[in-house]
Amino acid sequence: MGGGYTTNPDDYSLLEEVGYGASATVYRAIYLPSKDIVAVKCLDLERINSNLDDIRREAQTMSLIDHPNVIRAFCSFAVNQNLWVVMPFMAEGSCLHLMKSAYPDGFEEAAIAAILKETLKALEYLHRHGHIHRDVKAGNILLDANGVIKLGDFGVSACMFDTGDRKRSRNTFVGTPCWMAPEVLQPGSGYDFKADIWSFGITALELAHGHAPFSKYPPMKVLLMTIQNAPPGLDYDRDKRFSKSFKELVAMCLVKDQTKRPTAEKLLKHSFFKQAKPPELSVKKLFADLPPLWDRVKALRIKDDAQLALKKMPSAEQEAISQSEYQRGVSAWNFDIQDLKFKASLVQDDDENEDTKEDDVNPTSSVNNDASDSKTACGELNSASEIVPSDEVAPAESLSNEGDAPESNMLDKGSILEKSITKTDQLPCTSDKDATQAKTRVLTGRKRQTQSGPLVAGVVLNHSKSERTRYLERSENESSQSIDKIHQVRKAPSFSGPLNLPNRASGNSLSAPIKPTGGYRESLDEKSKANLVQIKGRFSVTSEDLDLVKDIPLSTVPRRSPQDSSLRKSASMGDWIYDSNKMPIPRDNNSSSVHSNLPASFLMPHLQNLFQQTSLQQDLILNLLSSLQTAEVVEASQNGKLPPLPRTSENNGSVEVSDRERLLLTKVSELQSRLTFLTEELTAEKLKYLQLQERVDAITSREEGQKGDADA
Ligand SMILES: Nc1ncnc2c1ncn2[C@@H]1O[C@H](COP(=O)(O)OP(=O)(O)OP(=O)(O)O)[C@@H](O)[C@H]1O
Repeated sequence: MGGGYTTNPDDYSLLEEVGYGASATVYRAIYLPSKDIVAVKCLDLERINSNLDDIRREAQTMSLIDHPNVIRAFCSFAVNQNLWVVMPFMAEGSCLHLMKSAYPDGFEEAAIAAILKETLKALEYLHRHGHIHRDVKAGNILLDANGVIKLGDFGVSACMFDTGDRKRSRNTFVGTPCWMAPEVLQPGSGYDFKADIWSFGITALELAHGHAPFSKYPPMKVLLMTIQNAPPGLDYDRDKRFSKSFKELVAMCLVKDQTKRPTAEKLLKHSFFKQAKPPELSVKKLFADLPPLWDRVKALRIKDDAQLALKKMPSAEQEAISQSEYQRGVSAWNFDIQDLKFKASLVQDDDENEDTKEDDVNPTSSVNNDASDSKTACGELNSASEIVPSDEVAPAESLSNEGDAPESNMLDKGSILEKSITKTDQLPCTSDKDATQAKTRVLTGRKRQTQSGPLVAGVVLNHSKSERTRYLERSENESSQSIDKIHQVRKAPSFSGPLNLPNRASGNSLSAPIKPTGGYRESLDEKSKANLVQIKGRFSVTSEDLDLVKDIPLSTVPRRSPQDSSLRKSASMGDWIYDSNKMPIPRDNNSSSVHSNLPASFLMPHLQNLFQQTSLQQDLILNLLSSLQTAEVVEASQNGKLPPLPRTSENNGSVEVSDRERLLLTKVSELQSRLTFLTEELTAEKLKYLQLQERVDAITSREEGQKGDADA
């Protein structure tokens, strides 16, 4: 396809490596027939949680794109286990690499304004054409030698108007956690192009500081912080250098309620961009005195690798991998759950406290964000809990002074405060990222063993009032103290822990609640709104969802093992991906008619039964989740429910502690497997329920039609 470039790999001579990410290495290359310099992005298909068709489609989309601020693919083709995407060479690489090489504390405001404005133009174009980029970040903002700015990397973009499987997969977890909007991180809540606006806001902070907020934390922790903490902003002393309009722009983008975020079109009219100079003036000088891109990238690679080489201890090595990946800002769209848990354990408390002051909490968030923001799509997060820095105690009383929130709301707030990640179990890191320096032209696949599993950590679950009250009483500080205690006992940093779960829930799903009148519904584009069938609790059932369910004849929804499930977990983060290959498809559209002749009265008891089962299973899952919380394990231990930690005078208890930890870890692993299994079952039940409901609706409307005909 396109652009006068052939799809014959022999026509390309790959030169230096000019970039690398989670799934790809990018080379400067010569297109031999014309001697054009191009960039060839070699995507390692084995590392991509997506099938070849999806990626091809993505590349095709890229090739259709025609905007000066969006990178266009000239062509793409498969080479062994790789997909090569040929695109214009952007001689100065990404903003991320530029910052890493020369501006570790970020750019000056004039350059930021130019970069953001061009990026926004790209987003406005993409959104207008129905695309969600889904991976807006400095690493994907590319610069050429003239200061021209283009948004690249459609690795994870989705088409909003697409009606096929890709649209369904919008409920999956792809992207890079630091930049991801809260609604994207909460399975099931649904998101749209406004997710890009959030990422755009995070990118603005990244350009201002040299790194994204929370970037030093492992993905799982970032995920929790994004969901639970106040949106980050430009509110610290170090941000005094920035103008009011820049701060305001960032605050407008980083509103948790997606419906309250402005569109790209609107943002372009913001006063911040009025005085933005053309990028040739403000951006070009950023790289005037720097060595060529490939030398910079090489230096960065060497730095990364040196970091790894320095640390020979297994745990330290893991830490280095974790840190370097995050510092490089790679995408984490192929998460390995075990790996995440492990990495979540690697951040030292000291770091945490320090970073908490800087990144985690936005002291003026309650000002920056619309008050109603706190009660919408993001798990009813609230300003009261959000504005309390996690390193300052937030006593229950102070919450109740926060204003006029009703009591129930306050209880939710309290429960949300229970938010630390514990770091107490030891799970093997299954990732084999080795940061190899091999500059192979054809990338060899580095298999990541990904484990399916629900994103239980990000789940916001329902608790009884007493439980919630208990959580309210247990301040965030207390919980972090208990974690500190664990750490005092446990010295080995390689021991990671079950992720502590936010303790709030609603009755019927593992995802955050969506207000029936707000959140997702309001943010749906017109087309999606038209498709909206109903909102049940937090479930927004669209006709597309029903399409999905339609494909599954009731009798063929088996109780299945996780392995052969046609609904597989996204390797990323616990959302369900529909695997059309495994899902039985009815031969004809009339296959449901057998069932649809059943009277509603016959179906109702079944529906009720299913509903009951679902609730029971949810309770069970809830219990399992609770038992996964290390804080509670510790508490129990202190209450004497678990055998006390043995100590000897010689080893001060360290050997026994390890044994005990292993024991607990085994238990945690078991529970997690059970949880995964139960979650699958639950989803199967939900699908059945939806299918039945659809049929009831069909019967009802047919009956009504018949009645109408009879009346007529
Ligand atoms: N056309 C290009 N010209 C020059 N450099 C490029 C080009 N495209 C990408 N790069 C460089 O390569 C890096 C990695 O590319 P890209 O982001 O597409 O890969 P990825 O594996 O999808 O990365 P990520 O993990 O960030 O999503 C970019 O950050 C950028 O520095």
